[in-house]
Amino acid sequence: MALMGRVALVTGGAQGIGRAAVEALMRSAAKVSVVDVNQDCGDACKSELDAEFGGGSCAFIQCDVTDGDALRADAFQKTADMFGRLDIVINNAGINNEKNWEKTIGVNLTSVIKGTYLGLEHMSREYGKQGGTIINVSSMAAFMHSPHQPVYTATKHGVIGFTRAMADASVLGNYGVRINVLCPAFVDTPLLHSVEEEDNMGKFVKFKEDFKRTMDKFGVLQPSLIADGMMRLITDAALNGAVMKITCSKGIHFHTYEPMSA
Ligand SMILES: NC(=O)c1ccc[n+]([C@@H]2O[C@H](COP(=O)([O-])OP(=O)(O)OC[C@H]3O[C@@H](n4cnc5c(N)ncnc54)[C@H](O)[C@@H]3O)[C@@H](O)[C@H]2O)c1
Ligand SMILES: CCCCC[C@H](O)CC\C=C/C=C/C=C/[C@@H](O)[C@@H](O)CCCC(=O)O
Repeated sequence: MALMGRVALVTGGAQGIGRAAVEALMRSAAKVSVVDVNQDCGDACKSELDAEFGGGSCAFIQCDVTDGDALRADAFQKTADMFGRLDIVINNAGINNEKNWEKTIGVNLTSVIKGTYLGLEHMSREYGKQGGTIINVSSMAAFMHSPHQPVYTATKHGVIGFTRAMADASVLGNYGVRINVLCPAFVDTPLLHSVEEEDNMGKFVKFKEDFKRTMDKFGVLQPSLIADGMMRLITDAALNGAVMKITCSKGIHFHTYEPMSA
């Protein structure tokens, strides 16, 4: 489905999974705002995308998603001002840092919550807007309870709980915004190499061989497959509150929950 005239904002869009999502969106003719803390990587990403797709279809906005004021004014408001609307938000920026675990909560969970609320301000009918869709990026770590990354795992559980609750709120409140969550297994991106580093893993770095054995067991996905999953969440109007998993063994599939009994 072509997304001609639609506008997307992707946090952590300069490399890895976010970058693959940006490219998939641009191939579908969407305009994209790449929001990332890394200035050099963002500048390089913008030059490459302009060369491939022509200028004017993407913008790079340098922004740390943990800075709430910058996220509101520099990322969301500037995107809406620049492109005239906002239809798709992908809260993807994430880090793996068990040493500075409070930062991990800030980037992986608090910023996803802020990004969702800002997305609603720009897209929800409750603010007089036209509707849209939000994807929050979690991880299979939320299902596998990775012993190498307890706080990372906790944030990814949180992203699923928050997203499912907000998806229900969107229905109850008639927001006109579909809100879904994506849980990839291991993906070949720079983040994956951070498991070698004490600076990232803290005391859990001593488990790095066990982490690598788990990776070998489950395999490593390519970012383009994760972007395919995101495009499905964006284009399938039936999906709200869905928990999409992407693994080597099962590909793109959905988690199912038992219905609540009284
Ligand atoms: N790579 C994996 O195996 C894997 C698996 C499951 C889920 N994920 C999740 O996917 C998402 C993307 O991960 P990735 O593997 O592409 O990582 P990555 O490190 O390759 O890319 C992350 C991007 O986010 C940016 N970023 C980091 N902190 C930021 C901040 N404070 N503000 C703005 N931008 C910031 C980085 O500069 C980078 O460009 C993360 O939420 C991650 O937890 C990754
Ligand atoms: C350094 C940080 C990199 C991030 C790491 C990921 O976020 C963590 C991914 C963790 C576990 C992945 C497990 C994958 C398992 C599957 O291949 C599969 O066998 C599980 C099947 C369960 C299901 O799909 O229902």
